[in-house]
Amino acid sequence: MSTTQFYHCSCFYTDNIFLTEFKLHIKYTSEEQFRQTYGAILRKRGCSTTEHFQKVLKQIEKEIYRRKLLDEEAIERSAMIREIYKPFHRHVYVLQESYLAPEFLEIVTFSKCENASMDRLPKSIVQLAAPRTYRIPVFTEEFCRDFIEELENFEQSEAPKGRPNTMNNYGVLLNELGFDATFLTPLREAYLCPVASLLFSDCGGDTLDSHKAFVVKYALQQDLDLSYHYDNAEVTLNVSLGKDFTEGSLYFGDMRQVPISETECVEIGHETTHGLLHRGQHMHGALPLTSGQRWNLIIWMRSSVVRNQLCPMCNKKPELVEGDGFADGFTREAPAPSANTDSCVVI
Ligand SMILES: O=C(O)CCC(=O)C(=O)O
Ligand SMILES: [Fe+2]
Repeated sequence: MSTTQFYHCSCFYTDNIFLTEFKLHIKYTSEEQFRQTYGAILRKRGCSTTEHFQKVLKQIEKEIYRRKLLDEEAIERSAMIREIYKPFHRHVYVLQESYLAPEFLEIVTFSKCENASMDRLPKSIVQLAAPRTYRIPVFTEEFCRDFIEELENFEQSEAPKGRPNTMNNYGVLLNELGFDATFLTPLREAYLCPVASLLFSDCGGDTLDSHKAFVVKYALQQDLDLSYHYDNAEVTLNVSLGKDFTEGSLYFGDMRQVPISETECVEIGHETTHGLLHRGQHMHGALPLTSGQRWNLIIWMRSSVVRNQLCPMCNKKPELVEGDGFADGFTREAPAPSANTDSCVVI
């Protein structure tokens, strides 16, 4: 396990709070600020009574409270899972090369070549209709099947479950289940980093040093779709694991800095065992599923070098708050050496 201390940005406790009812991401620093900034839009979207507004305020306070307790509760859940949960497929927790599609291994080998260039990408890296989005083969079918079976077994167990975010109610946080050290970190370091270095070197792809990984699940009577958003990541891998389903495609717009009014979206379908690679701050969402179940592995990969300069969630220099594990991928930069220290004096 890495010994680097990773941090959150303090904006985690104020910004990007999602109000499902209004499909709106908001910032909350005080009731007055909230009322001033969002009063009109909430009224327009149907929040017309004082009671309704008070209910929304309560929801926000609850979400902020949840975020403040998140790391502590995650530690407790992980310990509980270790104690009571009996895995069904123990082998899926430890990455083996045999889980990876042979074409993926070829892509990795190609990406590591000194003269690898974007002009002559292997055919198995498919450039999609949205700018700088790629589809690549990642896993074997057997691995995807066993991985889903393992997650279903977990879902049916008594073990406590942490959900990936406020937009997704049925996903699984993989670090709590124990996938980080033996599966996800080796996958990122040995296989995904070379590919991301080649495809996304200008946006942190060549300095990825942490991740947050989870599985999202969509089904009728559960979550069907996902609102338009960007990820708290520099580079994202989204692998379709199965099962059978119809619709539920992703759609991609523009980078987060571009206003929605100037954006045209492009639809991109899933191909089981394949992954989509995209810039984390490329806006996207998921269309409603119409039948079956869709399970996707999402790996938000982070570059501390990039995000230490600017937090993508608040667009400011991050204000660091200690966190557990990889937290949100920020690190404390070493202070610049002082010119006056003896050791620096060269005579
Ligand atoms: O539904 C999907 O496959 C996309 C999920 C996603 O974009 C996310 O969780 O950040
Ligand atoms: Fe996303």
